[in-house]
Amino acid sequence: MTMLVSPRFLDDLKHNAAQPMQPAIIGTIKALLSHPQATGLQVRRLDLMDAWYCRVNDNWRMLFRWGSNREPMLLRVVPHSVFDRLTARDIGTHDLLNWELEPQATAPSLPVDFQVPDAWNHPQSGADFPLRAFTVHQLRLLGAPAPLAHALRDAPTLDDALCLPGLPLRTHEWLLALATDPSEPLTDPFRVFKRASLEQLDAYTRGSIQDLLLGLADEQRHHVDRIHTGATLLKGVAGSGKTTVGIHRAVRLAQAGRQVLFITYNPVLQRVTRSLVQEVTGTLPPTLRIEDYRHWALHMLGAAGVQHVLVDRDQALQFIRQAIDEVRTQRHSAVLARAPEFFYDEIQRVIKGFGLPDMDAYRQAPRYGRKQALSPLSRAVVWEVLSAYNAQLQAHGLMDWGDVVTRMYRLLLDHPELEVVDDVVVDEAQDLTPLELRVLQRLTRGQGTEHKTVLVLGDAAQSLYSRGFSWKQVGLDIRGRSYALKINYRNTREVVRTAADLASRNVHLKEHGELIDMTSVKRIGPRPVLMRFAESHLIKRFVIEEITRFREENLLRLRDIAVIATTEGLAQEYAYALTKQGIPTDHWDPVQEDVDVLRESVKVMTINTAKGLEFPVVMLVGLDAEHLGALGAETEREERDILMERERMRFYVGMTRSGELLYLLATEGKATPLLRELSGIDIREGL
Ligand SMILES: Nc1ncnc2c1ncn2[C@@H]1O[C@H](COP(=O)(O)OP(=O)(O)OP(=O)(O)O)[C@@H](O)[C@H]1O
Repeated sequence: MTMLVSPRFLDDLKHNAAQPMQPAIIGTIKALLSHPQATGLQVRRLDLMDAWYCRVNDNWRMLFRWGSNREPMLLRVVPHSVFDRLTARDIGTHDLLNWELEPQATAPSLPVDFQVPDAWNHPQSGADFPLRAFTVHQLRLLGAPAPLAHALRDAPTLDDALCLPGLPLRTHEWLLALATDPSEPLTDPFRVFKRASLEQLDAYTRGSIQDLLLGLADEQRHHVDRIHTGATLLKGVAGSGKTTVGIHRAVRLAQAGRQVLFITYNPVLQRVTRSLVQEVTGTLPPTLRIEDYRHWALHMLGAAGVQHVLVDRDQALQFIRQAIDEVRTQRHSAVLARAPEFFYDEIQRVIKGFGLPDMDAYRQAPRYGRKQALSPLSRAVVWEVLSAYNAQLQAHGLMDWGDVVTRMYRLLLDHPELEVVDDVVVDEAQDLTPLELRVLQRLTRGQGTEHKTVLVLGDAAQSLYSRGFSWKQVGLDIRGRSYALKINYRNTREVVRTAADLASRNVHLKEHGELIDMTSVKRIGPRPVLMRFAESHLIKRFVIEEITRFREENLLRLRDIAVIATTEGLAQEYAYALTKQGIPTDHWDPVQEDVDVLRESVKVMTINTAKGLEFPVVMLVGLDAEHLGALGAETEREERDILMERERMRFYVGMTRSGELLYLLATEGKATPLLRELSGIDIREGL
């Protein structure tokens, strides 16, 4: 890898740095490149010289400036005594040179058998054996290769430990951070131990906690352990641990022998939830079922002998077009000029979604927004379109999803024995319709249902499918059992700030009392990076090059990286392009059955599919107005605002999937207007 360095830096390396210093210097440079916020580096600004410096080891410091791509341009590397006397003249920045980081330093070979140097057997004064308190197991958890774990414990000083050949960069950073600031929780992009404190890590290695996921906060644990009857709503900002709470609760109840049903929104989430449960328990408890809603519902209908052939979305839209034309021959109404997608949403999410039996109920149905978005007259026209559409379905012997759920609800009223469960946990509930939720609530109603529970998990700020969503409208019977989790554990402080600012622009969400203030756990990371490129194919090139860089430099595993696109077509294009470059890639579509989170591959999917998931590195692509923030021909101000709010939520969901690094990649001149609403981002030049 090529770095920009001053001639004085090379002199320092050649003349001053004794040979054993080289690995420490190289290690520090690599840490600056990959993780400049690492506590152990102690990066500080030197205002007088408009430069920065960091710790190399107990005796040496390195002086540098940040380049335009946040890469360090190296100026000097010197002992403290020299550093303290440096003046601007000693920097020598005039002509920076290209310097090749030694290949052998980039990929150090692992020592097969490390021989303890003689000097270690006769340590000088000042030896404090800083890592002796660690067990070999802990050091292995921190990534120390097996041949080095014992040597690390025996190292008389921190510098001796950090100079060991073959110590992975990440381990180097962690040891440095632990030695210089033991109170700082470690951040693990590989998710080996999440964000564990040293005590948790210690307890884990002693086997006194089963899994580090069990480091739940008190308020989360409360919802895992609570015994109650009926439904509880647990709202929470993105990354606040809703799914985590749901999983722990489900496992706990199932292990106590109760019949538990965990409902996810789609098959991808079903698969991921299943592997998270396995992470927690080893094997799935026999009384715990994890199902995606659609699969579960259709299976139940089938088991009850109800014949059904489902209409697909395209065909439903075609029927709606015909229905609109039909109504147009008898009526003039502005509402008929609206897109078929509007009627589709209105029928699926409002009329059938709420289970409204007749036009009167539809007329009185509360609407999202500030005022009556649809006049009673317009609603009468929508109802006529609905009737014509239903007639089409019937003529073709088809049902739509709303009909399926209505049938299920009625079926359960008459035959509660069809599905016997003690506890239901439903995740991402903001995207279910009120009737879908009522079906689940039904499972814990009726005779003999004391002590049956439903835990509803969701976040109105992440509702991707309805034209606005509020819990009040859903009409869940929760009798005051509604709680909110406000702390985001997933994202860095920087991503939380940008995302929270964006969400706060959703005025309707605020007015419905659904905007929960998001706080971060103050985990520091780089600011989200926004890059604009002249052409969209250059974004693809950048994504490929960046992933290749991560791979070559062994900075991340491939499975830590997700490319998240605004459309399914784009996701397919990216999956194809990455695969063509020989990068192992998995394309997940929303109904994907073959989902292996642990497979060593880059994951490519749309924002909608990524809902509920997380990856250390997220590259958001397709941030063009055409794909995000495009509203079609909607003219009514309020309708436009509500639709824009939905687009903003989609963007918010995409951003909050990233654990460490977030790239926002757009094309110059075509970018979505939502980019202008972002704060706290780094803007970099694309290619
Ligand atoms: N108390 C905690 N301490 C540390 N990490 C936590 C804690 N609770 C949850 N996490 C971690 O935070 C991340 C987000 O958790 P989870 O996916 O359960 O959140 P969520 O609220 O369901 O998110 P979203 O709504 O965005 O899908 C996960 O990596 C989880 O392991």
